[in-house]
Amino acid sequence: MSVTVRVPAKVNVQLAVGAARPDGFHDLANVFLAVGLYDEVTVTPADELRVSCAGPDAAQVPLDHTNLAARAALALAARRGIEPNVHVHIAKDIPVAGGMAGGSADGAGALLACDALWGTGASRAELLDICAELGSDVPFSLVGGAALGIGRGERLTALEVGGTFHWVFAMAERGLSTPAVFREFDRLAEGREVPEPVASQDLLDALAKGDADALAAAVTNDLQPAALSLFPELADTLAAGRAAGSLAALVSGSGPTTAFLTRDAEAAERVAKALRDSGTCRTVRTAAGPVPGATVL
Ligand SMILES: C[C@](O)(CO)[C@H](O)COP(=O)(O)OP(=O)(O)OC[C@H]1O[C@@H](n2ccc(N)nc2=O)[C@H](O)[C@@H]1O
Ligand SMILES: Nc1ncnc2c1ncn2[C@@H]1O[C@H](COP(=O)(O)OP(=O)(O)OP(=O)(O)O)[C@@H](O)[C@H]1O
Repeated sequence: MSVTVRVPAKVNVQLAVGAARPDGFHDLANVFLAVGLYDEVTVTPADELRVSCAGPDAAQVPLDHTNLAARAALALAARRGIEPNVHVHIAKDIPVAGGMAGGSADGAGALLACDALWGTGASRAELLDICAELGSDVPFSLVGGAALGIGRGERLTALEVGGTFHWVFAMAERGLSTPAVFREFDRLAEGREVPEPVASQDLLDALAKGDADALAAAVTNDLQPAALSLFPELADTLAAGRAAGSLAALVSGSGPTTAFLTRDAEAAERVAKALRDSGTCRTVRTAAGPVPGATVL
């Protein structure tokens, strides 16, 4: 018997970042949108906890107990006083270290899958608690759709979305480390007052209306200057996507994946082709959102 869970990637349509807190984290106003690029996590009973991974980026995924999927299984088993004896297999389609919450998706997926396999009957609130212990992005991977995350980004309020948004994602030649990008944000912020992070009302209204032009005018990412400082070539990818007619071009989360908002699926294909031809990125994918969060198949 095995259980498979499908979990989407995310793009941050607004990422407002406050000053570093004493615990090293940053308070955020983080507006997440789940998009239709997925990892699938399958758990099967085994003699001991084991992780395997398949997919184009599989070689970059750790297979030891630092893998977020393994940590999720360990966390749930510890709470129930049971052995975490499962084989966790990750069919990985979300880019690794791309700022699209790929590892977080696997953490949320493994948690939901183990809960179903072991019949642990965890409540939604307990699952969200465990997710928040695993990482700031993990609760959103569980719930999907669109949400505003405050605190570290883990305290979520679901948002209404009045339509489907069409995106193009350009994957870069190498990854960026999330802590390194936050450190660079702190370095660039030295000597200036960092305002409290707040969600933009224009952005929330644009999401509620499903209005791509209004959303394009409102998207922001406070980590973008830091990501560009560490990875200056991303400016060329952003410029290529803008020149191809995207409505908005931004770094996704901590990067280095870049995200391009388009008016419809056809425009997304056009922008995707131009980005592929530009030679400024490794691969290009299209995806629409919002989509549901972690789902047992
Ligand atoms: C950049 C985003 O992806 C936007 O959604 C998230 O803020 C990062 O979420 P994540 O990868 O789940 O991050 P975590 O695993 O919780 O934290 C990794 C590291 O990122 C930094 N970090 C993360 C979240 C946050 N609110 N402030 C931070 O400073 C910290 O250095 C932390 O040690
Ligand atoms: N299941 C996993 N899949 C991918 N990476 C993982 C996983 N578990 C742990 N990691 C580690 O986490 C690092 C970041 O990977 P991940 O793909 O989650 O980055 P990300 O998409 O930039 O995350 P985020 O958007 O949440 O900041 C990887 O380099 C890897 O060492």
